[in-house]
Amino acid sequence: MNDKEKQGATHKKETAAIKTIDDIRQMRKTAETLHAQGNTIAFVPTMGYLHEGHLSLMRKGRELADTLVASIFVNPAQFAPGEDYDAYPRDPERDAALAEQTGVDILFMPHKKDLYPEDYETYITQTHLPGHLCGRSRPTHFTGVMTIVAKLFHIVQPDYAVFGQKDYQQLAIIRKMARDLDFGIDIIGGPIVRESDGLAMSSRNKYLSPSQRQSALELYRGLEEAKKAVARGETKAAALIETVKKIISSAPETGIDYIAVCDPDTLADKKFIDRPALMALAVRVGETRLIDNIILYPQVDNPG
Ligand SMILES: Nc1ncnc2c1ncn2[C@@H]1O[C@H](COP(=O)(O)OP(=O)(O)OP(=O)(O)O)[C@@H](O)[C@H]1O
Ligand SMILES: CC(C)(CO)[C@@H](O)C(=O)[O-]
Ligand code: BAL
Repeated sequence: MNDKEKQGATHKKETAAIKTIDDIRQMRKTAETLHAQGNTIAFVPTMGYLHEGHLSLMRKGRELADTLVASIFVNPAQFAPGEDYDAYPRDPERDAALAEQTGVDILFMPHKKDLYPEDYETYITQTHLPGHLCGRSRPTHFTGVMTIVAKLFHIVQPDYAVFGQKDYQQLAIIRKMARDLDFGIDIIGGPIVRESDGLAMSSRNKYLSPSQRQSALELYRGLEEAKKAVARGETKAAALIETVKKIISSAPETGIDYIAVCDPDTLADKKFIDRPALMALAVRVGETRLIDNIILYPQVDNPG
């Protein structure tokens, strides 16, 4: 194959028609056939209403394996009563077009009635990680996430699965679940994709009014100020949390759920930045709950 033909082949791969599957048995059978033919599978699970954050994970998946599968399913089990399950934004047609442009081979869009039939009663729990951060105010959330992700893993049978670091705790919990339950899947994290003004991309940003979106900018600004304070030599977690709290709470319509400095592996609270630490937060802006995080690196003393 000459260079031009190679380019053409690559192009063809990126724009080949996407296959949409909604049937669980058909998805499983397709995965089995792909493996039998010697193909590897990368998987990006989402709840849809795709944005650049999701697409960045799909590009990563595209590089990792022969076949890229993405799923769209708004999972009722991870929403508590009173949360935004019904209001969650949905646009399957636009999502399918974006996924196709991004090189997704198979878009799996299962139905709620098939994943959770009326007599469904099996749920996954984990002992430590879900008790921190978002788990404190959403105590059933991660059981719902682990349950759907495990089910999707069994159906799609990926070699790799890609998750965003925006949902840092989710990524840590799924890594642990995959290890504990011997899934044999490589769990890959992708960096947070932000709007040009710093706001972490999220499907829920759609809920924000223009003035609320302005307030939402303070989440990342607060995290950046904490980073600067660490660079100036601040090591106390309490002082850093206070800095971020002041910034966010002075913006209109904000309500802080938590601001935490914790160990990036165990998610247990840390008092000092003596090793790299995760600073994570969840804040309500109006009715919309947003999350964001950053890694704080301790200042290295100049030996000279
Ligand atoms: N800004 C982002 N950068 C990188 N990954 C992201 C970003 N936003 C979401 N993801 C990742 O995309 C995957 C699917 O997430 P999901 O569909 O819940 O999107 P979302 O935008 O986070 O929605 P939500 O409004 O529920 O926060 C998850 O692995 C999540 O971490
Ligand atoms: C991983 C996930 C698709 C499970 O529903 C969801 O929690 C999400 O979109 O982050
Ligand atoms: N990305 C997490 C989806 C949720 O908040 O339910």
